[in-house]
Amino acid sequence: MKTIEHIAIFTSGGDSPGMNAALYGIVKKAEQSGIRLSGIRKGYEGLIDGDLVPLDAHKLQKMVHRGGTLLKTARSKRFLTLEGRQRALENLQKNEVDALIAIGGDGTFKGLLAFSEICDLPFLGIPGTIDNDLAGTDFTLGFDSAVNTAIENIDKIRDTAEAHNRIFLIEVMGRDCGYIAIHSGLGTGADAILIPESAHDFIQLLEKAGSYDREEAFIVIVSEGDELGAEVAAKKIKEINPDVDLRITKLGHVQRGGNASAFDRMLGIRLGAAAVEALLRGRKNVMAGILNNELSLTPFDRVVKEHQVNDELQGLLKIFGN
Ligand SMILES: Nc1ncnc2c1ncn2[C@@H]1O[C@H](COP(=O)(O)OP(=O)(O)OP(=O)(O)O)[C@@H](O)[C@H]1O
Ligand SMILES: O=P(O)(O)OC[C@H]1O[C@](O)(CO)[C@@H](O)[C@@H]1O
Repeated sequence: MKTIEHIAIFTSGGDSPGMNAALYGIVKKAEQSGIRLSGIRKGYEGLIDGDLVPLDAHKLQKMVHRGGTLLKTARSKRFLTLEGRQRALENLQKNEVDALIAIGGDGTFKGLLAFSEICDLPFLGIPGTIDNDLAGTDFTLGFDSAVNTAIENIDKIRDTAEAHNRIFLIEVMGRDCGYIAIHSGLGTGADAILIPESAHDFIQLLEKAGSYDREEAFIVIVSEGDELGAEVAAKKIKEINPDVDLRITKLGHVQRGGNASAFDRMLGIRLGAAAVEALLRGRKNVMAGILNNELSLTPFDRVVKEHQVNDELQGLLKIFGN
């Protein structure tokens, strides 16, 4: 095994609060171990363009709380091509990089799996996405912050909904995963929660909406990946209860911004330090995560395959959400 002297890091896919904390964890651990670090700007785009920059530990210390990512991020069409990945490899060789740390979501790790077919450097992953849609960790970086942002905004919408006796359908992010919807819906006492993982939730919503008496607020949280979606759900509610006053609000990218929660700051620092440590111990092609509050390393191929809302949460949804 080649000694690791130089590690390059990038953030990729959707940004998430806690990515800067993870960069801080990486920088401090590498400093302690005498490792040289480079940041790659704009995810796989920067890897293809050879956009490597030094990482400033002091600057990161001052922005450990901040959302977004100091290194910027991107969704890269070019990295989907073999030609793009070959250019990325040439840049790593030219800059004498010994190992790579990627902070991103399932797409990012699929990218690393494809890259590992032509590049045998050790890769280490850190789960950075608000969606919480990865196996190998109980929580991804940014999920807790995004849920807190969603909850804060749903609470506000409830005030105006109560004042007007309105039905509100509030769409939250999560791509094809219902975690943000479940956590923000249960945490705000929503009347119904629609998630991609459940087919029964809509039937239950219609039963409730049909008997809604228009004397209070009625809050429905709709995960953006739900098979029906907010517009169709709203149309169906109007069909069975035509006189209701109904509005749709899409929370959108506000959920990705803002300071990281205390939980995400600590998660980022722990996973950042753990990623460097794992590389120095010779681990490769695994994602660092936290399972039952213990650090854990899971191979990329497992991480991208499994991401189900677990049975316990599905059970809670039946009791509270619908
Ligand atoms: N099969 C693949 N082969 C090569 N590269 C890939 C593959 N899948 C994804 N990538 C690369 O990984 C990048 C990041 O993936 P994606 O845009 O899906 O975000 P993500 O990592 O899933 O994060 P988020 O969950 O926040 O959206 C893609 O833009 C693409 O460049
Ligand atoms: O910022 P973009 O590219 O529009 O992506 C939005 C998507 O990214 C996420 O915020 C993170 O994966 C999803 O919840 C959402 O579907």
